[in-house]
Amino acid sequence: MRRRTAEPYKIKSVEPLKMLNYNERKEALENAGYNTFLINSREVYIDLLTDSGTTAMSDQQWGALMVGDEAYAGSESWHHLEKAVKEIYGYKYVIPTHQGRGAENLLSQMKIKEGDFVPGNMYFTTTRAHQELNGATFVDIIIDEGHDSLLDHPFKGNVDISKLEKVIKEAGPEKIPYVCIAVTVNLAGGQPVSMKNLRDVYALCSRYGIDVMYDATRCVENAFFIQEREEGYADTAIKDILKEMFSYSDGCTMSGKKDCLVNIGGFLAMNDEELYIRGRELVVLYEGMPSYGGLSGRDMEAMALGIYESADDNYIAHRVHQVRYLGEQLIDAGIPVVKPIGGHAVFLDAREFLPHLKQEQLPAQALAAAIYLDSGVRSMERGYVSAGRNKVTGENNKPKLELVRLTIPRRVYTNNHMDVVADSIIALYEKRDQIGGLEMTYEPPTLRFFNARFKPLAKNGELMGNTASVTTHS
Ligand SMILES: Cc1ncc(COP(=O)(O)O)c(C=O)c1O
Ligand SMILES: N[C@@H](Cc1ccc(O)cc1)C(=O)O
Repeated sequence: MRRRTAEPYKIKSVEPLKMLNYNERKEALENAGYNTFLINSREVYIDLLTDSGTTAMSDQQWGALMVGDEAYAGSESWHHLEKAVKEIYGYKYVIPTHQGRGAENLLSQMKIKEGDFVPGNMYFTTTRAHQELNGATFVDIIIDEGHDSLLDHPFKGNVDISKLEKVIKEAGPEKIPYVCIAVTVNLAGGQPVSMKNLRDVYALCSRYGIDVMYDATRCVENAFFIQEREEGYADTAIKDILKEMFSYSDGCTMSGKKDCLVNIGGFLAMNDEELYIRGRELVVLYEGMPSYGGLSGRDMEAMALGIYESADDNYIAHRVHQVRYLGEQLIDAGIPVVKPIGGHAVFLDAREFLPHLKQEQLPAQALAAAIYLDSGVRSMERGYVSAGRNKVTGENNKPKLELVRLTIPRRVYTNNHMDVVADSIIALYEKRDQIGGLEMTYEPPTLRFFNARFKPLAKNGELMGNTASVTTHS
């Protein structure tokens, strides 16, 4: 018999959850223009919108807030953070930022020139937006399998080395300021990159004198998959895997709100002293002194500890297993999800879930809205709406993947919560033909998914055909 494992922590403080009834949820959804980003937190029962900044901190981290050094310059807490980054990730230089996109802004401004190309293993919204803002074109170099939601592959985030070499040859290495490698790949479903692939990318880029910069946001989850799936790493500690992963890069941007286990924070790190000196100049303009970068001393103190805590083998095994616990229940019920289950979220394939809707009828947006209506569980659209428009033609991008993301915050929910989520989605799947499409009524010019508003396409203005059959805690 397989022995079960439990959360590697016990609960010291609790936050009561609110539960609205069906009519209250319907009203909240209408007020939010059918966009789950616009629903108030007090109207949400289980919040799976994002794993970003939603982590539960440990008692050690809460304790550390009290010793945060709030000095404007030379804060002791900054030295703790710098030490943690150097020790766990191995870079020589660190610049703190208020969150990941602060680091993306600095990196893009420093390295990109108008007309450049930035190859990456699938785009991420904020990362690509900063690259484009500085005049670059993003080029997708992920393996084809990364775009196939149903295909099982252990490292779906891998770079297709021949695609990368082709871009380098066609554009010329001088037009490529750096290659951006996300570990793991958020929009592909939290899919990892293998150590071998990281090594190969670095070797190829070194031959052409091109820097490799990681988007290290979920690097510990990536390390876990290497330990679990890649030959030769089963007995290697997560800490050692991380060190090796980072040795195949020249620097990284980090959103500390994920794998650094904090509610706010980020950094830019690198090995090149010249880039560091320029970064230190630029950070003053956008974030603050290089010894706080938009963070309070207590934020940096908590992030330093979070970096150590996250590199613990038991912590990360439980984290990924909890995501899988939810995903496997859905798979067993025949629900179409991205496979294999990734590190931070379960992604529903909205096109397969709602085959009666065309992509222009926004199946993922509609499904996210329907899930909220059914159970108060908040998820996020990752498809047509998120992909935005082509910056040259103005046409809507039509991503292959039309997904709803159920993102699991770190150390926040128990597996009972996962059961409630699974029940809601299984119930919805049984009456999926009643879920209608949506149309956009307000489209913001940048990163439209955050603030867009929608309305049901059905003449009666309802999202679900037969609302009487709603099942959960109405
Ligand atoms: C893969 C990835 N990169 C970058 C970012 C940007 O980080 P932040 O939200 O901290 O600005 C995020 C989340 O937003 C992310 O998931
Ligand atoms: N990075 C966070 C927050 C975020 C969400 C969507 C975005 O497009 C940008 C940022 C996440 O993936 O959840």
